[in-house]
Amino acid sequence: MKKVLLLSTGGTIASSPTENGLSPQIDGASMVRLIPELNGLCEIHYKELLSLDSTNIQPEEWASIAQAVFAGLSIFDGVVITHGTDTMAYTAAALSFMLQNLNKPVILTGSQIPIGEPNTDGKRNILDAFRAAADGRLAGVYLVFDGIIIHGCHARKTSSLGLHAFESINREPEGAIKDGKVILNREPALPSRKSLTLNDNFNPNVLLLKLVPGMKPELLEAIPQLGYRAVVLEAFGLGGIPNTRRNLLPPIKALIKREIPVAVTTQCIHDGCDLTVYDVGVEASKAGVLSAGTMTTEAAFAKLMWILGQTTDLNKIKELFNQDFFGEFAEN
Ligand SMILES: NC(=O)C[C@H](N)C(=O)O
Repeated sequence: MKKVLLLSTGGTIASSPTENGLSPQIDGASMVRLIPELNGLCEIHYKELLSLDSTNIQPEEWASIAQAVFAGLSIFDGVVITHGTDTMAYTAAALSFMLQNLNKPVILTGSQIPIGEPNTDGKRNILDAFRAAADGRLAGVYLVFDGIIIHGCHARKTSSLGLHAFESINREPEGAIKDGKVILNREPALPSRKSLTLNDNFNPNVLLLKLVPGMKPELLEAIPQLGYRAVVLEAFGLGGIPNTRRNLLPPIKALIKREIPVAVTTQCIHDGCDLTVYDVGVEASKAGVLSAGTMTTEAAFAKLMWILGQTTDLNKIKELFNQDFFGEFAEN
């Protein structure tokens, strides 16, 4: 029987009502006790890592989670991580970069309704997550939520309340859990011949900024003084950046001249960006921005933090940003 580690970090799934609203209170073993269907599915081991609303999960917690997964995978066949949904997509992307050559499944799940409530989605999600972890075919970081399996670099939380909280962006879901069975949509990747490595060096000084019509260029000018070492701009449509009146290109060029890379993603949920189509993209490209292409904003942001933990050389940053490590870009 497969041995799977449950790492609990908090989130709605582990929450109970308090006088201050919902907050995480319930440990992993107590959650599992509420799900009798888990009996006989796999051998479950527990580690209580954090008890946080995922709003409070930051890059330091990503590193703690990655370290616990790394340690767990030397013993167990897979890891299930219960996590708040609000920043789960960021954590999943960050783990994908920190844990390389994964030959085992790392499955994140959570819920929109606390596990103690009668209409909770938490029991189903945990059960499905263990099914995916014990299945034996998946390797890498995935989300399992509302019956779908999503690549760790392609998840986006698209509903703040709905039980179908996540969508797979720019990639078909990896699969689904139907009638208790794990159905995969593609052949699982061949196992890596290299051994698992943990690289949890992160530089948290990356700014993610959503452009709005009329944004002041002075805002970009202030970025270096705040200690940021890279910027992700969530731009318009295919990646357009305003280049008349409040022209954002001069401060962008100044940032790049100071060796602060500027990457561009899109505010649109689907299809990513392409800076070759419109003048407002081509000019941005000429100014030296990096295009995130079909990476999600969450993946591009976590990737840039991780890359900055490896190197400060602008050319190397560019090379690593454009490199597809684990399928974070859409398949052709
Ligand atoms: N559904 C949830 O888990 C939301 C919660 N605020 C969290 O992210 O921890």
